[in-house]
Amino acid sequence: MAAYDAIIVGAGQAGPALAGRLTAAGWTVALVERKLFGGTCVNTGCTPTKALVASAYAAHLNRRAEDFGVVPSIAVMMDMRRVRQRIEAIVTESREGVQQCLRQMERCTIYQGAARFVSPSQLRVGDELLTAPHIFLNVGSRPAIPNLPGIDTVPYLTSSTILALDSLPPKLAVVGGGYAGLEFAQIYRRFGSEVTVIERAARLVADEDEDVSNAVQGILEAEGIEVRLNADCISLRFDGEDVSVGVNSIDGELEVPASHILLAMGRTPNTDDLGLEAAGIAVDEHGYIPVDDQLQTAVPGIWALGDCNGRGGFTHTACNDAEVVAANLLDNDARNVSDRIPAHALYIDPPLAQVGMTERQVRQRGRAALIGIRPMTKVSRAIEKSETHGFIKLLVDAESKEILGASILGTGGDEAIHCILTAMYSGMPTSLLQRAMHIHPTVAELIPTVLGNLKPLV
Ligand SMILES: Cc1cc2nc3c(=O)[nH]c(=O)nc-3n(C[C@H](O)[C@H](O)[C@H](O)COP(=O)(O)OP(=O)(O)OC[C@H]3O[C@@H](n4cnc5c(N)ncnc54)[C@H](O)[C@@H]3O)c2cc1C
Ligand SMILES: NC(=O)c1ccc[n+]([C@@H]2O[C@H](COP(=O)([O-])OP(=O)(O)OC[C@H]3O[C@@H](n4cnc5c(N)ncnc54)[C@H](O)[C@@H]3O)[C@@H](O)[C@H]2O)c1
Repeated sequence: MAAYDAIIVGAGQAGPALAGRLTAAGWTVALVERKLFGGTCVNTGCTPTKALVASAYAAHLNRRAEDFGVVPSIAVMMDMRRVRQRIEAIVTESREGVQQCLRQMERCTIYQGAARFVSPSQLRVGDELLTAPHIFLNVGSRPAIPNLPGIDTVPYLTSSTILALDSLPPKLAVVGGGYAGLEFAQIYRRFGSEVTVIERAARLVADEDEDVSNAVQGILEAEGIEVRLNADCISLRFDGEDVSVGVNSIDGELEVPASHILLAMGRTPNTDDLGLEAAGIAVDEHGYIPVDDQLQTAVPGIWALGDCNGRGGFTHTACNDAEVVAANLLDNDARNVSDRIPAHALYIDPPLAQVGMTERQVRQRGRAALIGIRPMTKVSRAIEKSETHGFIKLLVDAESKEILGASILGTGGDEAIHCILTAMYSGMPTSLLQRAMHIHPTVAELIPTVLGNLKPLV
């Protein structure tokens, strides 16, 4: 049996960073990865999808060339093999970077294989038995595949398998109007596919505010994407040639025909084949591993980080998990997960960035608040770029004047929102943020202007 100070299961977004901190502090670490270094983000998540978003943007801008006084010599055509080669090159470089960094890490031993608990302090990887007093689970998640009628006979794509396509689906049905569904819907529409989004909720990205969902829908529909809301996918059908999605909608049951179906219906944590019962860990009803505010499970000596703990679902939350664990174990710094301010971005174009509370959450809180909204049609940077969809929305506590939350749907919104996030972390009064001189012309320069025009939230 091989003994270490720590075992880390999963080389996704939290595991490698934590291995770096632990080994630098003198710990011996066994890092176990069963598939690809870098996990979802690098191989099938953020990196390839944002590279695809860039290809889709290039196609979109080319089609709009005349808006900018550029006369295109030929109509836009996609070379899907070249698109795929580009994302593969970017992904490979990133994955190899993670792998090289881990292999060169002193005191870190890498095991390639699937880890499974045999006791609370022991894991089996192939023929090897590993033991450590500290075990960190960073096993991530995979696309959720619901047990729908037809699922076993109909060819369907997931956010992972769609990346292997090197031809264009003529007609793509996307089931799920969440993050993955909407990013792929716009990417493939811009590549030239006909796209229908099927969403069971009454609006797209339903956790966002209603005005945000409506604006997102408007942007996608303006590009020719068909959006079906209140539409529950209840079955899939394949007759040997055509595929279709069976939908239960407010108009009754109907079929949405397609050449390809993408299922983007959420994620399932990779906790079912870890042998958690041998460690004495019970998962919640969705398969997530319950953790406390410092990411310890109910079993002493075992932590869970990243997607598998149900406390995040993003790369930045997984990376932050690693920081929280390292701070508590190594730095005598009692950091908590609940200290962080929620933040995320949806990478449609223009992007949607959200930090802190939404307007709906501020209303639910019941304390007096102020709101400021500015459409991107009144942001000079957006006008100059002819990209004026969306708006900036800020929410401020009426009494303390602390910023409660913000949404920016618009060009550059994913970057500009960080002024607000930094101000929130530093507890900066809005009066100081208003006095800070911002650079012209940027989206961020309008943040002081919005703060100067706040109205009571009624
Ligand atoms: C299409 C898509 C786009 C996304 N875009 C973004 C984005 O733009 N921004 C963002 O912040 N987030 C994005 N995400 C989410 C982000 O990718 C994940 O939140 C992040 O990768 C989670 O990291 P993790 O370390 O928890 O898990 P993962 O990255 O999934 O890593 C887990 C690792 O554990 C390994 N593993 C699992 N079980 C075992 C076992 N038993 N033994 C050994 N190894 C095991 C897996 O092989 C994997 O390598 C996206 C996700 C998807 C699907
Ligand atoms: N930009 C980003 O950061 C980014 C991008 C993609 C994915 N992700 C991560 O990956 C996760 C998974 O993304 P996702 O889009 O698969 O999940 P999601 O939870 O964001 O969205 C799933 C959607 O599918 C809908 N749905 C579920 N069952 C349905 C049915 N039977 N019929 C119709 N609609 C149905 C849900 O109502 C929901 O709107 C995200 O939650 C996020 O954590 C992040």
